[in-house]
Amino acid sequence: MTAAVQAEGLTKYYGDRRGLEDLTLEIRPGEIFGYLGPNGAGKTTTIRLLLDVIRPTRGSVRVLGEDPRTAAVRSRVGYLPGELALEGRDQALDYLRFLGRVRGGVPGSRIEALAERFDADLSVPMRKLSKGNKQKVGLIQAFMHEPELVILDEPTSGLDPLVQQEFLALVREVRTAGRTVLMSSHVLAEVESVSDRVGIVRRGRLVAVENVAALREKAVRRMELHFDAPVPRSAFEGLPGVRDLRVEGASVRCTIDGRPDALVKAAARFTVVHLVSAEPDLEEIFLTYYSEEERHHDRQESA
Ligand SMILES: Nc1ncnc2c1ncn2[C@@H]1O[C@H](COP(=O)(O)OP(=O)(O)OP(=O)(O)O)[C@@H](O)[C@H]1O
Repeated sequence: MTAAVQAEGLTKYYGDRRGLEDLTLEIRPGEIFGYLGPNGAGKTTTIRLLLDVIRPTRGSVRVLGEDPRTAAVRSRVGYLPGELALEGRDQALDYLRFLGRVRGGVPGSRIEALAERFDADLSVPMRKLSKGNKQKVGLIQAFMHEPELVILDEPTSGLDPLVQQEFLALVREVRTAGRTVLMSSHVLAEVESVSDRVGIVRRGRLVAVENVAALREKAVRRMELHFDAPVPRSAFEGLPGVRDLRVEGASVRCTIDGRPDALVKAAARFTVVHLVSAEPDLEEIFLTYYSEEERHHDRQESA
């Protein structure tokens, strides 16, 4: 199957300023790919290269199997830029209808249905739209022609939590329909719940690509078990994946690396009256990529 995005050694320098360096990445059709990195990491540069807004210094990229310069590929892609310029006196609805016609005809009912989902007010002249409503108009135009690939640069910025949930639901529907989504963010929590994989970018370089399910399995979680009577420490010592074990009377507290299976089986020999499992802290893992890369970078600098 043709990759939704295929980048090989993709590099962009702005003069001698590094925007993106040597990005090799494949985004599979039908997946939701989260593109994560702090400010200035190179996310927007990558996205602009995919859309032929800017051209690479080196390397190549294919979008839906085509060179991004090919005009025909544009109508197959939906794009929400990070900074959306919506100006003028036209009502947002007229603007969206116009874009719909340009893109080969988008039914008005689809625009209205999206506006209703996002609770967007489209009767307002564009220049008077609030930041949140602007973002909603941006999202509607990115999704409304049902593109095969939706590229979203920081899509949730300015959206209130309810609209964010609606947006995430829409992203999942796009995946169910077999279409692909690439969304950038500087916060893991924003993309973690929907993404199949995340790419972590820092200082213009892709540091890691991780399967979110695997990341979750690797993640550290804290567990607390309470029994109906005191339990012996020996029953829980040395279990695979169990760390920081504390046994106090009828309570066991520990940290689990990966699967909690061994702990659960050991606990099953006693009567469990209460069990608390804190959500795995992916942020902790996420941050280790930054610090590892930081160390690597520092070693290179001092070499
Ligand atoms: N037009 C430009 N001219 C010069 N340097 C640029 C330009 N655009 C981006 N850069 C630089 O390229 C690097 C990557 O920027 P980019 O905007 O791609 O990062 P980002 O991850 O999208 O961050 P943000 O979330 O802040 O937009 C930064 O160091 C930035 O200063």
